[in-house]
Amino acid sequence: MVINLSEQHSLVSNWVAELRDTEIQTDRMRFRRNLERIGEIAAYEISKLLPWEEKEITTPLGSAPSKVLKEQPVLATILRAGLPLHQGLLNYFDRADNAFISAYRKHHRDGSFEISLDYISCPSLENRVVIIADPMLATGSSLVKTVQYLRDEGQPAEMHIVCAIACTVGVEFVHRIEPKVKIWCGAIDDELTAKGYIVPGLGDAGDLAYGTKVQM
Ligand SMILES: O=P(O)(O)OC[C@H]1O[C@H](OP(=O)(O)OP(=O)(O)O)[C@H](O)[C@@H]1O
Ligand SMILES: O=c1cc[nH]c(=O)[nH]1
Ligand SMILES: [Mg+2]
Repeated sequence: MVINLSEQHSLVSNWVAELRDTEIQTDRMRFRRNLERIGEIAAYEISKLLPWEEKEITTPLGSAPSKVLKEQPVLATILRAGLPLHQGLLNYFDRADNAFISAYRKHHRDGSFEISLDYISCPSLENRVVIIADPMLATGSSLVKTVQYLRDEGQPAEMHIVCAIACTVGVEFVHRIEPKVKIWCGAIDDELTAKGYIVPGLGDAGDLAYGTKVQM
């Protein structure tokens, strides 16, 4: 299942437009903050589907029957571009447990790349709701590898992926391997370049948020 958060016009489509805009991209702080805001809206939308319970809350004047989240999710992020989206999710799921995964595209001289995964910090995921943040779902290789890696930490009750821009081929690849995962995105684009960049996309999310890096 894919949920496109800008299918209807809302502030999310404005923020996605700003993320894509080469002029606005020169403002790195705005780029990160727009990703964070999309993370906040995704958290709010996902929260509507999460298990909740009735609780009597004592107010200064009485008792209020309330609906509260049964358990906070585990927020997992793929370094480094996932960090601003992760922060947005954490702003709303403010007592969440957190997982960090280092996955990056290791480029070869011929233009091909493989996903290098070399660090994970993670609580037990057994029976937990897990929300993975990564702004770009391009070929889907990073996410598939991450999900498979996370499964070694226990069988989650459900898994969600939050991204700013998803590419149709990547979505199909993730769903072929992980059919039950729900993907929440700010936009869906149809094209991928030979080097695996989304078109029109927005460019390299990690570089735009944090600066260019030396290729390893
Ligand atoms: O769907 P895929 O084809 O796997 O590509 C998407 C991945 O590429 C980007 O990370 P990148 O490797 O550029 O690392 P970075 O966050 O350090 O920039 C992005 O943040 C995803 O993790
Ligand atoms: O378009 C893309 C694809 C992968 N990673 C990015 O940052 N952008
Ligand atoms: Mg990058």
